[in-house]
Amino acid sequence: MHTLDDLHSGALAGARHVRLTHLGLTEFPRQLFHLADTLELLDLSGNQLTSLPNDFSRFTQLRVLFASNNPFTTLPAVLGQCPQLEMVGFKACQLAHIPESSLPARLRWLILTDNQLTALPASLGQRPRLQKLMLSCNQLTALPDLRDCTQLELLRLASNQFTCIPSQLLQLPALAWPAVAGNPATQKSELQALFASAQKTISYQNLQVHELLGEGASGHIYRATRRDTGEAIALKVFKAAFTSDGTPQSELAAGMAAGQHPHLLTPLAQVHGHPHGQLAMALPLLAAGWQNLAGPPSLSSCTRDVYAPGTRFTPANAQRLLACVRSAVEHLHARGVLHGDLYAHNILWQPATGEAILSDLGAAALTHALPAQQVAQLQAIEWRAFAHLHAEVMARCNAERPQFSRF
Ligand SMILES: Nc1ncnc2c1ncn2[C@@H]1O[C@H](COP(=O)(O)OP(=O)(O)OP(=O)(O)O)[C@@H](O)[C@H]1O
Repeated sequence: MHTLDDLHSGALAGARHVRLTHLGLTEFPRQLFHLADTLELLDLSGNQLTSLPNDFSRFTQLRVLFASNNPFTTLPAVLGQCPQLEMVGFKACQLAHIPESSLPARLRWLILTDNQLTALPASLGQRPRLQKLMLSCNQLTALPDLRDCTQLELLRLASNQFTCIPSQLLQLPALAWPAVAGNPATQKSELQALFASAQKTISYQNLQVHELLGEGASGHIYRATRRDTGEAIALKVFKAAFTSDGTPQSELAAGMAAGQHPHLLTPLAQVHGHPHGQLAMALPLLAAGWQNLAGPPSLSSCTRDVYAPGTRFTPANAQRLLACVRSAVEHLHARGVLHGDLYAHNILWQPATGEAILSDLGAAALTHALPAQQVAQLQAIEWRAFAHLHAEVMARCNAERPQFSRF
């Protein structure tokens, strides 16, 4: 994080990364143009900006621009002229319009989550480098023609107004991580799943809440004990009404529909009566020793997880790990659930044995109401994500490769 004093004093001369966030800026600070030849990443999130200067494309080296939580209503057209810009993040603005000319030619990663978009420009389909497209929590009913986006691997459409799954989504050759919950196409199934699980609901008053176990993007997780049964559980209290993957309601519905499985971390019950009205759920309490298989993607890896340097698997552990995850995915699909975020960073494992648990149904969708052929196509897309996981694990496997019937 930098301050305006850093900028005015010249302390940022030659800087490649600048973060001027939450400073109440109502106008773009033109002193930044002193960095026009060096700046590669600019974060202006959390200000009061509604526009960018018309000569913004003077930032000839700019690759990454974050401008989330600013009251922009139109994506600045000048972004389309930025020669190196490949990542554009305007989450939680008030965007209602994306001009045809606003999308940079090298666009690889676009975040438009939580805006007021009802349509997208045709030019989005003419960005062949596009790999990651985050559109959850808008008012979209259709996509432009994305046939030429052959690199598109991650697509978030949760909580929009799609009455069916866009058929072109199912044809995207590289798509591996789709999120489609919270749309009219899936919402009825979600309500049914929540209704069916209502009798399992636990009252917050029935819980003794202990220490915070951890915090993720979507919630705080506490250790808790059920007063009636003495059962030790984990309590997840959701932070916000939605995340870039979808809503807590969709996550809960998918989790309840999935039920319990030895290689899945799914809710035991919804918890009602949180004192601040937050949505909450009870999860099985994990014993110590479970580790995340990898970290989430970085700015440069974009759609691929980042493994700790030196991560290695014995052939036996690799085989066990992949078998656990495969059985979890098979179980989800049999229950009409698409995970949507099948990534190593959502897998917990025991390095000593290879035992693994798939977690985080934040992007999961219920497929019950979709046509059978589409369900099969969506599941095939999910197996593409499994193939990436398989390749990542095999690339870090010490010796002889285990044999699998699938992949
Ligand atoms: N069931 C559980 N039992 C014990 N500890 C847990 C459990 N679930 C989560 N934790 C702890 O809380 C931390 C945060 O959990 P997690 O990353 O799943 O958060 P989240 O908000 O649910 O996920 P995300 O960031 O993907 O939205 C974990 O690293 C772990 O330490």
